[in-house]
Amino acid sequence: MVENLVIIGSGPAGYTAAIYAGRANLKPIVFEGYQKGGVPGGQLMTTTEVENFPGFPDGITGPQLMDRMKAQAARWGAQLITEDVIKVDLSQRPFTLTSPDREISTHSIIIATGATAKRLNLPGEEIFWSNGISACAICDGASPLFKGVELAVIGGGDSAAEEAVYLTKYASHVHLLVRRDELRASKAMQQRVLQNPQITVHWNTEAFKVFGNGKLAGIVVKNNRTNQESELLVNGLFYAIGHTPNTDIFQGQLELDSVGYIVTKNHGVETSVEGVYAVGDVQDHEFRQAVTAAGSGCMGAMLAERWLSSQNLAQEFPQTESSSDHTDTSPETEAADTEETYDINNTKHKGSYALRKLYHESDRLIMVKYVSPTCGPCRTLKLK
Ligand SMILES: Cc1cc2nc3c(=O)[nH]c(=O)nc-3n(C[C@H](O)[C@H](O)[C@H](O)COP(=O)(O)OP(=O)(O)OC[C@H]3O[C@@H](n4cnc5c(N)ncnc54)[C@H](O)[C@@H]3O)c2cc1C
Repeated sequence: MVENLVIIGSGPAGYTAAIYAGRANLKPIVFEGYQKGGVPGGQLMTTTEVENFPGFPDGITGPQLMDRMKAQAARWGAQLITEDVIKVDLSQRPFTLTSPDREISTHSIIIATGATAKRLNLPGEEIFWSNGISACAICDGASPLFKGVELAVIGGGDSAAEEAVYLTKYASHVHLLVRRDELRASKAMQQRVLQNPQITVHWNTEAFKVFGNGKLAGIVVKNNRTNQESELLVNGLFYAIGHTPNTDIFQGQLELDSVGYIVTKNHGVETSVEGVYAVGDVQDHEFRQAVTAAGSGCMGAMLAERWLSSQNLAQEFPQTESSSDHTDTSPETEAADTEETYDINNTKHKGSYALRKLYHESDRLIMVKYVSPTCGPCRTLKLK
């Protein structure tokens, strides 16, 4: 059997594509991923509050948002497979995708494999990751954690310069740590940084260690010209040292740019191979937001549907009443503790809300039964 459409990736781009393709009766298959290029649910599984996704005026946690997208994709008939795609063959039609457990033929593909923010893996970094250290100033800058305190940004390109300027809205002062004696950012961005009295640029400076007691208190930095070490006292650190797009399986099969991002046509989502679309962060090195990823996922699904129809390849799977009823199929919401039902004094708890509360707000010994590969907090706990 040849599938209509396979979607690779389960971040906001992949699930949105699945919702649209499902509603178009294409019965898409979604490889949610397992270990390659992040976790099922994508980058938002590793964060706490998402305050800028439309429709959630009080914010929503990243894992909850992704659980909702997943449930919506399942409701419209997407078939979700929690496996990594390890090989693709785009040289012949239908295309072939291989995962550890299966091989699938498909007429069209949407690639939504995202990108991974580069980290420096400094000693102490794991302790403060998502709790003082972030790779996204636009996402996390407004968090109370970073308001009115001194912050540092590491990087010398356009993103670093932009993030440093952006953070001056919230920070009492921003330190920009630049490894070289010049910025790689555009001249206009450089001027905005250098003329801003709220930003101090530390040239030839590299970070070696972060420290703090429960809360980030500072960074050990070294001047790479003089070898002089010093402590920079900041309560927040932002990495702006680039991302690695998750495109290794597409090398040699699709046009990629020098960094590895998938090249798309006319600022859209069409790739160099007809019937293959790239959506979300895997092709976007500029905006990198959940809402832009979701938007491009929608574009990918609509174009895939148009293309399948124009080629007379689309096989329709009309929705049945039961497949589109309003039941929330998310395992997280079925019996998990919520803000209303959570009681810290209970012995047994269920779900990531309770786990976060117990981990951050109690000194109780916790035993975690970790059964879901999509549980972001469980995974973070495992890594700690
Ligand atoms: C800590 C953090 C906080 C953030 N906070 C915000 C925020 O508050 N607001 C906001 O708008 N944006 C935020 N972002 C950015 C946002 O998460 C991304 O822009 C968005 O997730 C990109 O979506 P995506 O679907 O393109 O890719 P991703 O979310 O990266 O998802 C990629 C998916 O592809 C899968 N995958 C990768 N390789 C394979 C493979 N070979 N086979 C199968 N599957 C594969 C992965 O498992 C994953 O499911 C944050 C990012 C981070 C890191």
